[in-house]
Amino acid sequence: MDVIKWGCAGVKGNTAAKERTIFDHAGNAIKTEDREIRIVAKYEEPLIVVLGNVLSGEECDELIEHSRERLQRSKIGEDRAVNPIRTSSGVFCGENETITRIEKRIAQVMNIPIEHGDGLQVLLYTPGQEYKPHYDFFAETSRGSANNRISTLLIYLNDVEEGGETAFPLLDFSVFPNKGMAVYFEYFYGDHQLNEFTLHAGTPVIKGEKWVATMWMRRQTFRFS
Ligand SMILES: O=C(O)CCC(=O)C(=O)O
Ligand SMILES: [Fe+2]
Repeated sequence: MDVIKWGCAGVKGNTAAKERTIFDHAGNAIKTEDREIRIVAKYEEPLIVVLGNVLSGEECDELIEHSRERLQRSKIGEDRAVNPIRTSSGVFCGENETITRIEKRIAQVMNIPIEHGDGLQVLLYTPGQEYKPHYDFFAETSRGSANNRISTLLIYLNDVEEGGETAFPLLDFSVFPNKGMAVYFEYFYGDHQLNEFTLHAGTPVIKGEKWVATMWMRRQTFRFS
């Protein structure tokens, strides 16, 4: 089985040194097979990267149209329960030519085989809807932690009129939705405090709709496609 092994130790045996990251792209751009993606901003530890033009406008529109009719109230946790923590609607995308191409690009950006992913999920928030502060990884005591999540890519599919930022409250850092842009973050660190700093929220939308596509990656193969 394919296992991701990053985050085991500090570099060069120095415990104060930065842990290795999964996302090891150097410079200001990522050249994937079919698109050059700009690195717009970076927060170093935990690593949070804002990415420009991950998807074209047409790809964003296509994902929204593909999902609009099939949305269901979002659920959370390993039991997939409806919960007031998360009031958006969502759908896991099936496969078609566009989605396969997008997933291939996402795997290159996240530097992990797509089979480690939960699948591409599209979410819609209308005014008042939100995802309250949470972690994308499962607690050590939960069943889901046997093959825990290690990184997230959140792609904004539209410009939101007002509200809907992705906020990292422990870092006083927020990302504003911009069509085609994305925020990447990872939480596989041996230093648990770094993982805990990735607490994040989708703040309430105030005006307009907010559409996002999320990819969560696991430490080991998760989806067999
Ligand atoms: O909508 C957002 O900005 C955050 C979404 C999120 O945290 C998630 O889907 O795990
Ligand atoms: Fe999240």
